[in-house]
Amino acid sequence: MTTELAKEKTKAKQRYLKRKKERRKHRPKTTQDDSAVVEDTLGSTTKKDIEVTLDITYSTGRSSPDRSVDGLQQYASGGEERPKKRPRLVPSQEVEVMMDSAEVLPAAKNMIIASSTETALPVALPSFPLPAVPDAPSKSVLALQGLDQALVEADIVHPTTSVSVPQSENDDGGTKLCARTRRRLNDLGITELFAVQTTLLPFLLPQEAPYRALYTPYNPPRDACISAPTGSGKTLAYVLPIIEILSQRLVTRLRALVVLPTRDLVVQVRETFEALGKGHGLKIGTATGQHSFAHEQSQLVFDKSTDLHSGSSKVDILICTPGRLIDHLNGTPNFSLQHLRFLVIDEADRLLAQSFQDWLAQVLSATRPSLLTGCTEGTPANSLPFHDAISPAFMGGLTSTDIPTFFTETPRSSCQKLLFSATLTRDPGKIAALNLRNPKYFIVQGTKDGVSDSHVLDVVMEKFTMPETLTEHMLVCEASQKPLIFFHLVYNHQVKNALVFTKSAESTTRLVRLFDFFQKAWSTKTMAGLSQPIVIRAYSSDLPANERKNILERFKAQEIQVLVCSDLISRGIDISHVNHVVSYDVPVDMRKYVHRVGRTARAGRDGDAWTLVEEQEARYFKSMLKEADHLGKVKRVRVSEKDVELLLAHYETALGELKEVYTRQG
Ligand SMILES: Nc1ncnc2c1ncn2[C@@H]1O[C@H](COP(=O)(O)OP(=O)(O)OP(=O)(O)O)[C@@H](O)[C@H]1O
Repeated sequence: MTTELAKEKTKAKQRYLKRKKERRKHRPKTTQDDSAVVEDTLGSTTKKDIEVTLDITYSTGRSSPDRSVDGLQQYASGGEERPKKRPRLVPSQEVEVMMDSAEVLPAAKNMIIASSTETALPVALPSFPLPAVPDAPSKSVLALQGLDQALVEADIVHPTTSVSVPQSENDDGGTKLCARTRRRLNDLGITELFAVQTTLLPFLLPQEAPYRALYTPYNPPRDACISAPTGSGKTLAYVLPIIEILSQRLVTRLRALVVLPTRDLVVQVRETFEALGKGHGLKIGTATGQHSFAHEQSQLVFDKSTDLHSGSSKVDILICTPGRLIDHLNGTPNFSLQHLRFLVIDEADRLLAQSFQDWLAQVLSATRPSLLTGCTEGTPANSLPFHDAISPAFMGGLTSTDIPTFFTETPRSSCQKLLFSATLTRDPGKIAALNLRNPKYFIVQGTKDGVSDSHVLDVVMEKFTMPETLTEHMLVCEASQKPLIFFHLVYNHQVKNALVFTKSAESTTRLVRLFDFFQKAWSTKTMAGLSQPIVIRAYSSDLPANERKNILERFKAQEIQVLVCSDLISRGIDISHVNHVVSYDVPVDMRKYVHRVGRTARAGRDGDAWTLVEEQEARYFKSMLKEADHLGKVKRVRVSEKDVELLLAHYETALGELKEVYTRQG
């Protein structure tokens, strides 16, 4: 049995060797690119042949050089470093593992035919066009995305725009002002209107009568937001139209409300109203908290004892701070905003940032008819005293047939909201709180030469315009040298009639003291070049209101030459003789910088702004200016040791004295 088995094995082996020999005889010469040869030889293909053939097929089509015959030969010959990782089995090897020659041949043949057909196809597939990359939108298009349409459609007015104020009775010269107002302007030495006034007057004073009316409940006027540089005449731009429209009134009612952030500004705006409104018979009131509440109440309303639905007012125009306004809204009987024709919010960005008692929401709701207290449904009209005096817009809340409501259309408040600032916010979120009615934007600013869409960008990026007559400087120095540099400005650069801004009331007081000691030290030694000592005073929140008022008046009268203050008066204050503004401490942001430097170079006059920058602040300050596209406008002034040589000895004496005072105070 075993012998037979052994014989069988031997025979099989011989058969195998014979077949192998024959195969070798017929083996095709392997070429790398001819798939036809591959097909011809299939009749006698063995698994090894399949391996070679598949390798050839893949190498012509898809495989990496490593997998091709060439690649393998290269590794073998040491021509190329063998890969560290064992290469994955190539298809031919997989076939070899799986197949026994007799059974796999047809399947292998199919695969090879498929592979060879693939290689016969054009090597490159038809190429599809790549998705086209659209042109990048311009900066201005990007900046405008998501913006309020009213802001995009803003009227951009060049700062040099102006119109003269004619004296003739019949020709208003496009100013829309009556002859009396024009005469008054001329009396005050105003012969032409500035850009913001030229633009705003025709908007607020249209020729058509209905739009000049005191009540326009069925066609209420559009609101307006105005951004114009410091000192460009924004106050007059709202004072003039208010006087023009209100001067036609027969009965005194509170028809114009001007809200300002500080008492000093209230006083200043009142003076402008009084100067322009002379002869029109309009009554002007203020509410700032400077006087007692009872006194203010007596100045504002006639009658506090009877509840009058129409309110009662002794003034046509009220100028106030937001805090005191809310006090009167909540605590003064018959103080009503129902007749308001104008609501002016000056220094709007500052006031909008102020959330004191949610003052804005309270004021706005007091101007809306829904607030007619006591006029609930079913209230008999004849029980309402003086109901004929109720504002037309507010009569909608009454159901009585005695009161004519001639249209079914809901009457709306005739109050026109006007927002002003040199740094008006472009933030739609903040503006939305005002619930503006179809607002119109006016922006006074120059455009950069050759950049047609620069104004759009500047508006959106809040790049504020400075007065063209302003010259700006910065002096970088060590913190300990700042007082000395300041004295150098005063004595060597004639920085007088100057407002000096510090970061706090404490720093204000210290600088004034040091300056006084310095002058004393100097006068006791040599008074070279100093005929009269310079009068310097501090103006800060530490002082009582009366003293502050007194100091400001003395500064206006030029009895004080240098006024050192905190940012308390950095906004709005208009003092024509201020030739210099010194930022003794760097302003914290661009808005503050704009308002500080804007205290000079007003109404077309020249002015200089100086910023003392401590070395460690220089980077921040410059990047702030750069972001506002303003760095190029601020010249760097260098101060050498020689420049301050004469001042040094007195400065050191003054420092010693100041130190002594503070040590004594403990
Ligand atoms: N048309 C004009 N002609 C001459 N002077 C004018 C004219 N209009 C305004 N002024 C004067 O210009 C100065 C600055 O005006 P105003 O205080 O209204 O500026 P502003 O734009 O409100 O500045 P700020 O943003 O700093 O409050 C005032 O002294 C004012 O009397």
